[in-house]
Amino acid sequence: MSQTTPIKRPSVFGGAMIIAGTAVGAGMFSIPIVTSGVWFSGSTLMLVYTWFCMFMSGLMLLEANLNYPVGSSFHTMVKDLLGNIWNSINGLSVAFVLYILTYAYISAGGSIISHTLTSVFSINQTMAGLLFAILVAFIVWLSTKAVDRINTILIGGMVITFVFSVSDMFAQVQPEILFNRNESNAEYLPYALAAFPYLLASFGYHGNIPGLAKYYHQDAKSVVHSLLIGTLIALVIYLLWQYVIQGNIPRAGFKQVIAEGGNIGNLLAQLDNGVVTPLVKQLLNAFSYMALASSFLGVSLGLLDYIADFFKFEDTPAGRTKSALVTFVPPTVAALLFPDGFLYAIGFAGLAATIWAVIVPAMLARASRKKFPQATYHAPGGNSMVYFVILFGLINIVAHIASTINLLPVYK
Ligand SMILES: N[C@@H](Cc1ccccc1)C(=O)O
Repeated sequence: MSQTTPIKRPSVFGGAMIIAGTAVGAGMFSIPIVTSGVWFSGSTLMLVYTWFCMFMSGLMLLEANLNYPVGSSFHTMVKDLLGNIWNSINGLSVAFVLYILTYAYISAGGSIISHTLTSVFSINQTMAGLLFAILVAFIVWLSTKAVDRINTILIGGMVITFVFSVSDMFAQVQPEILFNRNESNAEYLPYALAAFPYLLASFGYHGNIPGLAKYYHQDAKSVVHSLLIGTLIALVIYLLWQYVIQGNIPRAGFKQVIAEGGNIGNLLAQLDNGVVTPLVKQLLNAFSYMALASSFLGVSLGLLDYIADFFKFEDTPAGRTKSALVTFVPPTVAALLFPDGFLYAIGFAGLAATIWAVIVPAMLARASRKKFPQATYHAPGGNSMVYFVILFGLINIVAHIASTINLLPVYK
């Protein structure tokens, strides 16, 4: 290549879309439900705190990644910097998150399909989930390119349906509902802690960082900007979502959503009670399908690649069929047996993601500063930030364990 032609780097926007597309998914639908206890104002602060820590942990992962050959995976970095034990813990937590999210997407897909179709003909949630899983499995089995193309279309559709539905609901937000003015002596703070792991799961995207570093030819500045913009897009979407949902559905209404299982269909059903127009309802439905499908495609493709690599299945139609079976059969069977575990699944995804998307990146940054003192890129905040991020991870782990063993109050 001649010296005068600089390498052409893709625009920062493309990378930001990849990050936002992965982050915004099933987790988003759990947010208004799991924060119905702390409600709007408290959850706004919690979302900003979670966004900040998840952005910082992404930068720490990037810092470590830039010291390795282009495209080096988690596996390479963790093994080299933290050793075999951490590498196994990390690998298990990645596989666990991908599997449990695949289950959550099938459960949630079944829930919205049966919710939309009830007026036409009745189909139970389990059957609907099965159909959804088969369709997605087929696309993932076809090729990475097929997933890429369909995802681009889905993200475009998400933007359009979100803008139209939210702008309509925006005007209808009622301050009495949003600030829960009609309930006197309401308690919020005791319910805060339990919601953290769901927010953490909603800001998970970290598996994309090695790919993004490769996409930008290891140019730290472009990756940092696309992480900043991508995670900020997710933050803004979640804040708007909270604003329109918790400003239209009264806090007490969430007791019913939770009693019905807390799945997406139950949440959307609350909006049927005359708060939004039929058109907006359809747009929101369409948005939900697309958000779910795009994350489902991305996550299950990640799982399929992971399985293929782990079992050394080949990239041929027969090999991909084997990988697809190992990828989709266990979560589909789980979704058939337990169709309503959506919320649990997101909570556990948050717990496991704390390991590889929060604690491990912080530890990697610390170890890589010792091993590569001449590195050119450093995540901001020095070692204090490393401990700040680890503390965030520990808070999430404690929150999840305490709520699983019923030590925390539950709003229901
Ligand atoms: N953020 C994704 C879940 C996810 C977590 C961790 C990594 C990748 C994806 C969602 O809300 O659906």
